[in-house]
Amino acid sequence: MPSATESSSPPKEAVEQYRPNLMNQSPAEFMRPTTRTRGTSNAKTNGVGVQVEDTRICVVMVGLPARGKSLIAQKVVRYLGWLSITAKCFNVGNYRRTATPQPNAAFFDTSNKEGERLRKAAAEAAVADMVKWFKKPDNLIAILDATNSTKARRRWIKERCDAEGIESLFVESKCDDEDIIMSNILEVKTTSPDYQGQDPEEAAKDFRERIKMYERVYETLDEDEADMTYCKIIDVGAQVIINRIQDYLQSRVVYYLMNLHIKPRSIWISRHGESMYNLSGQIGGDADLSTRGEMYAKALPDLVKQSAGDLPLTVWTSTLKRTAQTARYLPYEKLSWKALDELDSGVCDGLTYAEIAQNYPEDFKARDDDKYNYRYLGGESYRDVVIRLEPIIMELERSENILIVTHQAVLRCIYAYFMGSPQDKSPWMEVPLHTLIKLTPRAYKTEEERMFANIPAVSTFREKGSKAQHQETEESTRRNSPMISGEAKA
Ligand SMILES: O=P(O)(O)OC[C@H]1O[C@@](CO)(OP(=O)(O)O)[C@@H](O)[C@@H]1O
Repeated sequence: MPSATESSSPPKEAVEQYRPNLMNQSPAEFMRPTTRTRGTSNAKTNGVGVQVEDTRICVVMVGLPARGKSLIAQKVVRYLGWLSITAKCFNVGNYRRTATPQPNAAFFDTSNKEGERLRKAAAEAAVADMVKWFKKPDNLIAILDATNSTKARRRWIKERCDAEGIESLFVESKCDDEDIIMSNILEVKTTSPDYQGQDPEEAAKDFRERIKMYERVYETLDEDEADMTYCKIIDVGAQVIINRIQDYLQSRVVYYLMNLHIKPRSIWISRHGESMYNLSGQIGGDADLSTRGEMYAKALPDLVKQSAGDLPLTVWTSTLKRTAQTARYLPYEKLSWKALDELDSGVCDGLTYAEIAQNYPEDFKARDDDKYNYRYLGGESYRDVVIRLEPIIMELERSENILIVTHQAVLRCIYAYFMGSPQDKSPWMEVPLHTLIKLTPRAYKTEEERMFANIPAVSTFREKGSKAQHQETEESTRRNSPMISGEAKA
């Protein structure tokens, strides 16, 4: 990569050897694996190296209430969506709530015949909708989120799936850790629609009663169900038992599940401080921080402390100077990852957006038309960045509190993973410089909080159709622009 002072316009002949016919190229062709030269698309994958033909899987959650099932289910859906695998969660509780919005614990007593009837009806409605959803060829993985706590219920689901040619994968979260159960109860009583508007203490009491009702009939997955495909996660991953995993997509889901934990934690993300390239409007490169970027680096330890207190943190940076310089005053262990380097802009590295528009007008337009799939000549697309970030996401899931100092495009991809942002929107998300973002995964959504260092910086955001990045400072940008799927908080 060129340094901050070099001019990096490549000779025209060098460019031509990379140039595909962008106007005639279908999105599928943009989706080929991360080779840096021209190649053919692999029709057998969905563009992220995942073989998806002929496989439809129903992931059936199993577990007592407050064992993190909904959190796991939401995470699996978001992870798969991020990898361009269409997945959907069918939450049986949502079906049950249409007839019984806020039942008390007695409703879940198995000797309550009416309760039993309504709960079975809700499960049937969810499964029927799921079967209908699978009729669309692109729909590959459904998550059936419910306690599915008896062998009889699970057998019924398996038979329903078998009859439709859908594979079933049972995922049990079995956990006796009181702290984790308590923190889930706390979360449910404040966020579950079952207890909305109710006194939190009464809600917690009732929820505990409800758990007892389930405990009376609960049956863990065991050798009686040896013919079933399952993954049993005991004590948030301390032990994992897997049985009869049959194909690639199942093993991919199970590998992700094996890396998950449901302990409460947060992830902090920040772009590096303003760089010399940011000031001149050049993209890519490996420039040093500007004076204001250096001020942000100095302010970051306090900003982090205000948000994370004394929590132990590990800091991850890219291998580029601007992230290491930004992190250098942080008093935590640091790791640098090549996979966190900024999107490679290939032959456009070191140019301004206006220069790209002038020198490579076709490419400039193609990128605006489909920014997620567009791959820079000799460089990368957002889709490519997602693929190389997958090991980072896996490691992030295994870890506890992490602070990532990275780049605009990479941060957008990581943010999209946690927030489930759609692919056509995430590359256009505004991520101001000198802003720390805290993400906290919860059972029903990821919470977002933004903290501003109040150190001015240029805006590197470029709107679709425009040939230059914003002229105003980040200060005014951030006041006017919440991120696409979360409310910005000052
Ligand atoms: O995909 P777009 O919107 O061009 O954003 C990515 C660009 O952001 C920049 C800044 O303009 O990242 P960075 O934060 O690393 O400085 C460029 O280096 C990079 O090419």
